Amino acid sequence: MTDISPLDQARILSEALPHMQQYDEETIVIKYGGHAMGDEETAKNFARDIVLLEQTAINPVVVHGGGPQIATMLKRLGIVSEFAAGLRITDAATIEVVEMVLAGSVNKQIVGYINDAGGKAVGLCGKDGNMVKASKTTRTMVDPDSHIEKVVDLGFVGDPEKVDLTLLNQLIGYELIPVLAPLATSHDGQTLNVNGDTFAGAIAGALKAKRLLLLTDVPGVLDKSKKLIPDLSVKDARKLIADGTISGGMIPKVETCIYALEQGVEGVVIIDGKMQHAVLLELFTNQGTGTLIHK
Ligand SMILES: Nc1ncnc2c1ncn2[C@@H]1O[C@H](COP(=O)(O)OP(=O)(O)O)[C@@H](O)[C@H]1O
Ligand SMILES: CC(=O)N[C@@H](CCC(=O)OP(=O)(O)O)C(=O)O
Repeated sequence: MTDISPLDQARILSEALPHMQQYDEETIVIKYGGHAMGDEETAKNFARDIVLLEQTAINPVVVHGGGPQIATMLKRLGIVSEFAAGLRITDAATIEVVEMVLAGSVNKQIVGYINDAGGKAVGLCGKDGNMVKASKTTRTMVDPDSHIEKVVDLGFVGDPEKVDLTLLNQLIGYELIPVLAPLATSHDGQTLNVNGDTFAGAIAGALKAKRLLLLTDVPGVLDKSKKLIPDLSVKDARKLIADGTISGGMIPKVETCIYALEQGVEGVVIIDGKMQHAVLLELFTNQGTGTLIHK
């Protein structure tokens, strides 16, 4: 900011006013992907952005991932893990590590940065207050060799089924910033690993959030020639999943956007979280940066 004149600084703030008014008292869910966490400076800027939202009478709810951080810990422990349709196949040993990393180190680091920036963040996961109940996930996949469809059992992986907002609404009411790790409880009390995007969609849908921002490490949804698609209809998104243009971790992200729109979330975007102040750029300027998914 130092090379900007005080008058320009005032103009920038003034131009943000209509955007701030648009989101006044609204809830915005921000999914902070493991790949978006990047270096310390970016993470601290992300935390400042979240505190700024809270300060301008917006209710931010942060849902985080941590896929790369889980991978590092699993590797250190010599546990091999595989993915199907962008989801980690999670056995009994893996779920212990997933919970330790997501609800432990990753969650508390984000809480720490937000609190250092002057916010009051509270770190929880979907198990707290019975917030998210999930059922075990299976996915139907086509075997690449035989081309026959088969059902893949993903182990301790869940799809959210029911969100209880009691605890979240209490926190939001007290101007606390919820920071949520994507873990849920099954109906028989088991801990389930939920994809961070899917979890964020369930929370945004239940809260009827005004916006859902998915922060990742790519500029948005890319086409076959790796060019950014600035806006994408649900119909075209489904086609891109079917023809393989959208693959891996981008599948749950786009599916989440579709689900959130169906649940009444007004705007859903996938943006590059490694860009400094990605959240402020997206919400408080006219410069949309990533992929906007719409009906
Ligand atoms: N069409 C696509 N456009 C952009 N990214 C894609 C696409 N298809 C697959 N991907 C992959 O999806 C990744 C983002 O998902 P993921 O790794 O789960 O991120 P995060 O940790 O942020 O949730 C990208 O880094 C990219 O490798
Ligand atoms: C079931 C499943 O795949 N869970 C994810 C949870 C973390 C996550 O989603 O992290 P990102 O947002 O950084 O990708 C996993 O185990 O990696």
